[in-house]
Amino acid sequence: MMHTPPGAPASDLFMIHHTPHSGRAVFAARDIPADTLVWRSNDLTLSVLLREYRREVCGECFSYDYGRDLSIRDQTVGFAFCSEECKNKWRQHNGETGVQAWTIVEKLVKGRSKEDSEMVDIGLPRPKPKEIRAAWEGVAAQSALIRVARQGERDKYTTSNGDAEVSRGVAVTKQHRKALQKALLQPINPDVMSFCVSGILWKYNKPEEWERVLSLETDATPYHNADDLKAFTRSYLHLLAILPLPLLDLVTVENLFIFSTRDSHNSFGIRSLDDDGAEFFGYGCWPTASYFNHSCGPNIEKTRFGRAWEFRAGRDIEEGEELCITYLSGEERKLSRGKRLLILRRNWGFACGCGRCEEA
Ligand SMILES: C[S@@+](CC[C@H](N)C(=O)[O-])C[C@H]1O[C@@H](n2cnc3c(N)ncnc32)[C@H](O)[C@@H]1O
Repeated sequence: MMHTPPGAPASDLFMIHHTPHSGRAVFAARDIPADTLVWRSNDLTLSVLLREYRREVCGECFSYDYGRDLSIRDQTVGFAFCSEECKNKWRQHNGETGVQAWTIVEKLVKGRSKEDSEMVDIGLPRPKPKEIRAAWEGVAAQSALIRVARQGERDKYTTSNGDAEVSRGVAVTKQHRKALQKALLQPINPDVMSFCVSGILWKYNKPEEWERVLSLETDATPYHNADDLKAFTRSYLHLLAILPLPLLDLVTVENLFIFSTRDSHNSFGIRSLDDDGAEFFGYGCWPTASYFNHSCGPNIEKTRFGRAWEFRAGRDIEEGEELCITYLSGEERKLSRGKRLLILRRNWGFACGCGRCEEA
């Protein structure tokens, strides 16, 4: 039996083992009758609610009313809510510093053209580790200058010639301020920026839970294409330039990269509930939900209830059987084996060896 990783789900109904070809997996520890609630994940960490859905989907519980605008809008943070209760819960989750962070980000994003947020994904190649390293190294010098400019805000005074400020022994000059201004002029991808903000705030608000995300399967090439990678390096500089000072130490290349490497093969889509998931609102990472492997003929049905996922036995399951969900959307499940394999390879990076694929 393997040592249970931090954040892995634990229950009398199942155990987690290593498998030869599909990493860790969940296995029934006893017979499980159909419809049994096997697990509930209520541990959302990183998440993105796409900007185009921000007026229609509740920022807290993700409820949606067929495209109608929600009644409670909080313009300063750029989210809408289905009730005062959700609005208050959202503020509680994010904390005072979090609310400040979303307010500053919203102010920056609001003034930009829609064009800035568009990203075309037409199957361009994923950047390799060497290209990823080079991209992050390419912004290292500018980020160091911005950091000094921001440090100057902590404890600044103007020198006698009125040109430089000194903080903690570091001189803040025009060069530092220019680097910061230059970053702010760069195009913004609001969804990538939101993803990074959600990760930074989650780490800030719940440092004790960091291990849960670190323990997830990792993807060394998490960026969809070169534009996606660029959106991340730019967001890094933007966030360094604007986020509240208490968050700055968390705005690091290492943290941003870890968010992407763990999001990549673990996040779940946040979709509409009443129409077979036709609308894609965004995505999020629930660590305890990320231990279920995929099957094209799953024995576990997953359903979202607000911010939580429930996992129920879709049929009678025997002790020792692997508990699998499907990573495919409603329409994708009906596709041929070849097309399913292609989607799973492209989006999840694995060659599916599930029973349904093997039998075909
Ligand atoms: C959400 S994680 C599932 C848990 C994962 N096995 C682990 O060790 O953390 C998704 C990853 O599990 C592996 N996986 C899931 N289902 C699989 C399958 N049917 N065939 C092969 N690999 C699979 C892939 O590496 C995939 O990227």
